[in-house]
Amino acid sequence: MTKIILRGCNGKMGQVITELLVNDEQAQIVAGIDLNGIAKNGYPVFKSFSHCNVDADVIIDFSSPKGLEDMIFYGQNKNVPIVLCTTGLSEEDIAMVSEGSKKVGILRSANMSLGINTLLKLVQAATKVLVAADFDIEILEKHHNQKVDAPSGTALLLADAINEVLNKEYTYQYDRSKELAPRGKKEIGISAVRGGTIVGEHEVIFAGTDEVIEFKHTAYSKAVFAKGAIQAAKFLAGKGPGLYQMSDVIE
Ligand SMILES: NC(=O)C1=CN([C@@H]2O[C@H](COP(=O)(O)OP(=O)(O)OC[C@H]3O[C@@H](n4cnc5c(N)ncnc54)[C@H](OP(=O)(O)O)[C@@H]3O)[C@@H](O)[C@H]2O)C=CC1
Ligand SMILES: O=C(O)C1=N[C@H](C(=O)O)C[C@H](O)C1
Repeated sequence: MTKIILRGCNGKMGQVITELLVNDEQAQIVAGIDLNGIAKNGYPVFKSFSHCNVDADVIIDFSSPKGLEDMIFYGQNKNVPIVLCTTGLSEEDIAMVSEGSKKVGILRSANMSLGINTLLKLVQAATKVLVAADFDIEILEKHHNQKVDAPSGTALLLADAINEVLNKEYTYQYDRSKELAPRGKKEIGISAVRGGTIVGEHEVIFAGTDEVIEFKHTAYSKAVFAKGAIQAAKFLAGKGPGLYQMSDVIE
């Protein structure tokens, strides 16, 4: 049985994971971490890792970049690897994750769904062909009105996957208003829409002369992310230090 600490357990994703694990015979939540510290799902909830005294195999984090350092510190000290699903990380946070993974296993992914992780490979293959034919690349993402970060972590993940194929020569253009409106040659445009209860939509648009190819992923429920996170937690439990990705879990 994989024993999980769920950080952000009282949030939207935390609740979906909690529900999915009720009937899971291979994994269970042994504790939650959440700012309000309210226990409502039959497992203890602590306000921070400094109060958490349970025996666990893995941490799943869907919360906020705040307190990231404490979580990594806990993981290193207790030898508990971390599935890091939280987005909106700064460059400093990402460097901290990279450094931290030298002492504890960390799997970071801005999107745990099978669909997006398949899309990453598809857009890389398309980029190789289409950029050589002078196509421009734009990414459009849409999310619910509660989302605190923009652009989405997934939009950045897609842009980074594309840029990897382009030897990291492209820059990201987040705002086309005013003087930034004209398009540069080696750039990936990234735009965000926020409204209602949109779970998550990502479009990668390759626009050439007289033809356009669009790749689109739509999440219809948060369960697609929760299932991927649970799969990743089962994979990561017992693994040693290192920086892991969803592609290590989903071949
Ligand atoms: N990788 C992926 O596939 C996905 C990633 N995400 C990301 O996961 C994160 C959470 O999303 P979501 O569940 O929708 O957000 P919510 O705001 O609904 O939930 C976040 C929860 O974490 C708590 N929290 C905030 N800060 C801390 C902290 N420092 N320590 C402990 N708990 C904290 C919040 O408490 P309070 O409400 O009191 O602030 C809240 O209960 C976001 O970054 C989102 O982008 C979301 C979906 C999929
Ligand atoms: O906050 C969300 O809801 C989501 N966040 C992730 C992101 O920033 O890419 C993944 C998903 O699209 C839902």
